[in-house]
Amino acid sequence: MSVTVRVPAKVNVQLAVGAARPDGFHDLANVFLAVGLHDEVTATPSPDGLRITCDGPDAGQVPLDRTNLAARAALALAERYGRDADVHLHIAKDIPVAGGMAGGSADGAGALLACDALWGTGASREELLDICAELGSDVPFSLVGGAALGTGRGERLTELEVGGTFHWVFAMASRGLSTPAVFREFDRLGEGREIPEPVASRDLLDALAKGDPDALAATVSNDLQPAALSLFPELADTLAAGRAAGALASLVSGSGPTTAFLARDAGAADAVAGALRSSGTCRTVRAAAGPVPGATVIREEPDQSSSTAVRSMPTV
Ligand SMILES: C[C@](O)(CO)[C@H](O)COP(=O)(O)OP(=O)(O)OC[C@H]1O[C@@H](n2ccc(N)nc2=O)[C@H](O)[C@@H]1O
Ligand SMILES: Nc1ncnc2c1ncn2[C@@H]1O[C@H](COP(=O)(O)OP(=O)(O)OP(=O)(O)O)[C@@H](O)[C@H]1O
Repeated sequence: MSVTVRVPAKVNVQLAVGAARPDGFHDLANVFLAVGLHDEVTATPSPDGLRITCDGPDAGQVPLDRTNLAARAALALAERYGRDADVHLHIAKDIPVAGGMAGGSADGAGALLACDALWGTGASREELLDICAELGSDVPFSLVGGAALGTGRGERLTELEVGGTFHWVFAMASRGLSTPAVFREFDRLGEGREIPEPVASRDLLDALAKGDPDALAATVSNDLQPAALSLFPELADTLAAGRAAGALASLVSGSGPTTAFLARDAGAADAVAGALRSSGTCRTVRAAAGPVPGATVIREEPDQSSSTAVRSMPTV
């Protein structure tokens, strides 16, 4: 028996960041949108115990030990159900690593859903979401997908209405950025200043609900962008290239360094992607639309014969 789960990347259309909390985390108003760039996690029984493998363009940067979020997810679920994590997890990686698109979080959520199906634990949605929140701030959203407002450190989700499909182009950078380092730089840049409570923008939520790309473009924001640009100043050239190519909005995705460009439709996204590719300001360029569903079982193969079943997380 093996189970394969498909999990999307995310872009933060609003990332409002509060002051550092005593536990080192920051309260957020984090508006997530799941987009059609995916990793796939396949869980297969492994008599030799927990094993992680990975393929894809960035596979070399993915840890294959117990620090991998997929491994941590399997171990957390096994511990909760008093069993061994005797599973081989294979990650087919298409989401850029350390790109601010929740790639590791996607693998954590994917592994959790795959092991849950493989082991037949019968865990409730709330139990799975609890484990996700322990694994990382972005992991609950990877499970749920669609669009959601994350509060607290981003793990407390409220599902959002989205009235259409938004077309994005993502420019991957030549190196990664560490999420904790970007939050630390946010703190450094804000030293001596009053940091307001993070609040979701009403206009932005309305733009999402209407499915209106122009209105969304006017309201997207990322409080981590100055910190990401401070650590990676060349990203300003990529943002400028996207704007010059006609993107409705250009912003750093989450903690970066991936940059995200909103286009009016799929044709406009192709044009922005082409211009970014020839700009020489980034490593790779991908177009992807959202919202898309969160972690979804796309294949269950009993023994060697294959049968297909589809199961997604119920929405929040
Ligand atoms: C930047 C975002 O990707 C936006 O969605 C997330 O806030 C980061 O989510 P994540 O990668 O799942 O982050 P976690 O694994 O929970 O935390 C990694 C580190 O990021 C910082 N961190 C993360 C989330 C948060 N609300 N405040 C923080 O200060 C902390 O230094 C933390 O130790
Ligand atoms: N399954 C995984 N895939 C990728 N990186 C992982 C994984 N598990 C652990 N990591 C570690 O996490 C670090 C961050 O990688 P990741 O791709 O999750 O970054 P990110 O997309 O910027 O995260 P986020 O957007 O949630 O802040 C990597 O440098 C790597 O060491």
